[in-house]
Amino acid sequence: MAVSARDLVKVYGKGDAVVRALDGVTVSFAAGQFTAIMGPSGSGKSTLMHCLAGLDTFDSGSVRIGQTDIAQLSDRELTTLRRDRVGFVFQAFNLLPTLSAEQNILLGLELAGRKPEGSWFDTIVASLGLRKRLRHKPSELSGGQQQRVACARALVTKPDVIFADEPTGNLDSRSGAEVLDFLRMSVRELGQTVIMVTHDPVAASYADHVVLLADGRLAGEVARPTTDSVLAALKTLGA
Ligand SMILES: Nc1ncnc2c1ncn2[C@@H]1O[C@H](COP(=O)(O)OP(=O)(O)OP(=O)(O)O)[C@@H](O)[C@H]1O
Repeated sequence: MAVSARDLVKVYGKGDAVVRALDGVTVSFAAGQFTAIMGPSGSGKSTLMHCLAGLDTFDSGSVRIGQTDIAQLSDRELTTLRRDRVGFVFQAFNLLPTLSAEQNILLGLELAGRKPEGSWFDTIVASLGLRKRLRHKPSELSGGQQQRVACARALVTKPDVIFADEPTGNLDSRSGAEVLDFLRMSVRELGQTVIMVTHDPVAASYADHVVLLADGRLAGEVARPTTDSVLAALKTLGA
């Protein structure tokens, strides 16, 4: 398993205002698979992803990335794990505005004192169609190009897992399809593992597997999803 959670509980607030954002979630994400996390608004999707990625703490239960139980790590070890073994793609791209596309892609590796392996950088840049854009700043790139730079940045470290939070939320459907095609290709052809939160049944149909949440609990799964099968599953949750 690339990532797994066991009896995961995350509570926000106190007293009357208490919200069990995750109410005992046990789920695992196979290596070399593209999984989408879906569910109604407020069902706990973002909370689950943040806990799985070591971006947020949880109240009880456990999370493993590979063999590593992340609750056992110090803050410093967790920072290193996120930097070296996890890739992130966010809805808002989150590129550094003063750096070129190439510098943005390589920043994480440089911070770790590493260089990309062999032809890996070239492979990623070529498959994302970014070769002619490497010297451009984010403000000189379209939204779709910026998100492709963010995908390259996530992939260049060859992480154990890439977490994508609504990666197509700010893109038109054509740019969104390019990003989803790339994420799927990175899984099928480059052997990566991708976990994506999305509201969009079309985006979810690119995944190998869909995990459904409702009220902070696992509420179903859809294997080999299509847009229609995802819509039907969401309907049963009242989404
Ligand atoms: N910082 C916080 N403080 C208090 N409650 C929170 C906080 N973050 C999330 N929640 C609550 O936890 C629950 C789960 O939120 P979460 O953002 O994980 O849901 P989601 O499925 O990602 O929703 P959406 O699809 O709307 O983004 C919600 O009831 C939300 O109001």
